[in-house]
Amino acid sequence: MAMESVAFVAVPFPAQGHLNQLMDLSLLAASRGLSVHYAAPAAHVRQARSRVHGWDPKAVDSVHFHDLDVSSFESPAPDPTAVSPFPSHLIPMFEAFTAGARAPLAVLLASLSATHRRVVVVYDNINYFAALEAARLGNGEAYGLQCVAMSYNVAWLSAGPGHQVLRDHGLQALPFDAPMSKEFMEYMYRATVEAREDGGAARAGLVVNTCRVLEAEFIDAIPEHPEYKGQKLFPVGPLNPLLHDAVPGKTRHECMDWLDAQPPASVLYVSFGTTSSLRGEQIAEMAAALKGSKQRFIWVLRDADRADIFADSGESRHAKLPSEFTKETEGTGLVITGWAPQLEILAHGATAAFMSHCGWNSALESLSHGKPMLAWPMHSDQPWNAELLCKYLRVAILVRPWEKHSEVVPADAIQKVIEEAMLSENGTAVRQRAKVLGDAIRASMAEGGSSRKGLDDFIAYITR
Ligand SMILES: O=c1ccn([C@@H]2O[C@H](COP(=O)(O)OP(=O)(O)O[C@H]3O[C@H](CO)[C@@H](O)[C@H](O)[C@H]3O)[C@@H](O)[C@H]2O)c(=O)[nH]1
Repeated sequence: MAMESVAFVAVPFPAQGHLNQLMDLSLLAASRGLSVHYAAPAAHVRQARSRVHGWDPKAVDSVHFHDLDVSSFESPAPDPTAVSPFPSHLIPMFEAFTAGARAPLAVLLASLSATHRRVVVVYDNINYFAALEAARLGNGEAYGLQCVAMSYNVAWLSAGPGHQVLRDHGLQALPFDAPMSKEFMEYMYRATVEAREDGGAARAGLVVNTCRVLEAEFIDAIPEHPEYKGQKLFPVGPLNPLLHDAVPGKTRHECMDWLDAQPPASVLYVSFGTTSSLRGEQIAEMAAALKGSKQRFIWVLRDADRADIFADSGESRHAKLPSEFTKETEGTGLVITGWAPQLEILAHGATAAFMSHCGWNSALESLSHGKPMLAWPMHSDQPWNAELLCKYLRVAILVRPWEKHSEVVPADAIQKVIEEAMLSENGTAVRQRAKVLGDAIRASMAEGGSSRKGLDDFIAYITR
């Protein structure tokens, strides 16, 4: 058998906001001619494939998919009434994944190692076991993919007095564990024991889904930290595709026809990602705010994903609200209770702004299409992202600080922020800044731009 050059093996963390990033990076690597493999539990391979956005569906055929056989896991519905907004219902699946994925991954890597000159494992930073398995091969090397903002590391590595960059800009970081659940912190602690033990020695470098236009000062602050000394750093983001026109070969969601009929920059897009669920009272206040603001909107009203999204019957607890609310807001707005084509909505000229929980994907997708945000952080890195977006980049307006996560935000407070974003002078300035930033991000992805160079350097290095 002829020896192939380099095998690129993606090992994502099994949650949507992570699966998609390694999928996008895999598709980019495949488009550069690499032999690309994507390995995850069967349900998550299926999930990642079914939700690819912004790519020609045929591109997915260029990747080899591998099901990692992990033991079965519970897939409960999220609990919107839980005290902590963190998606704790996913933790049993995370545990099953970390415990079970390593052995089948080792088998896959051994077979690729025998047929390739080099095996490059690109693993989600949480999955350090993949770096250790790569290190066991004679011809393996591993790179972590950081799926969150680079500034997030700067913020919490230097918790306490705070890093100079934070002080220079008057930015505040919460303690790392505050917006997480205790169970998740314990899980993370266990999942990263080996990384702490070997000081990250099994990792050759870090690929980061960010861009110098957004975070240059923070990217430059990282190499000085002992945890990252001597590591190669490749800022390659945003990994999400940048849309100009309709994606070829893709059936359009009906909301896109509605958007086509709206005036330019007139629609507020509202969505809280795949790991948050609103309490019933909060949904009522949101509906009243949207109606009261008289602004056009698309509201994605769905609960957090289950551990296995295919275990969901598809029956939404929200089905009732839309029928009443839709009548009252007919012509002005749309409620989507299924999966929305977020990237296409954000790229559309009729979309003005994005009310979001500030997941890092949502932030990158919004900004790379020049759209400002209304920040409503729920958990994890989102409070930090809101700080970065509102105070550092000044392309977002805060709806409510994370500290008030246990309170229901009343309709009039939400409506005030919607009106500020859509109608006020400050809103116009924020929109203008987002547009300028969007242009700069897109330039960084084009020939001669910094993120394009980051990707070129990464591909050149792993295929050297
Ligand atoms: O109807 C929908 C809902 C979501 N999305 C997509 O799903 C992704 C959601 O990602 P993100 O905005 O980052 O939110 P989460 O799903 O909450 O992501 C998790 O992962 C991110 C990356 O680590 C973190 O920044 C978040 O805090 C964490 O909650 C994005 O690509 C969206 O475009 C859709 O396309 N349609």
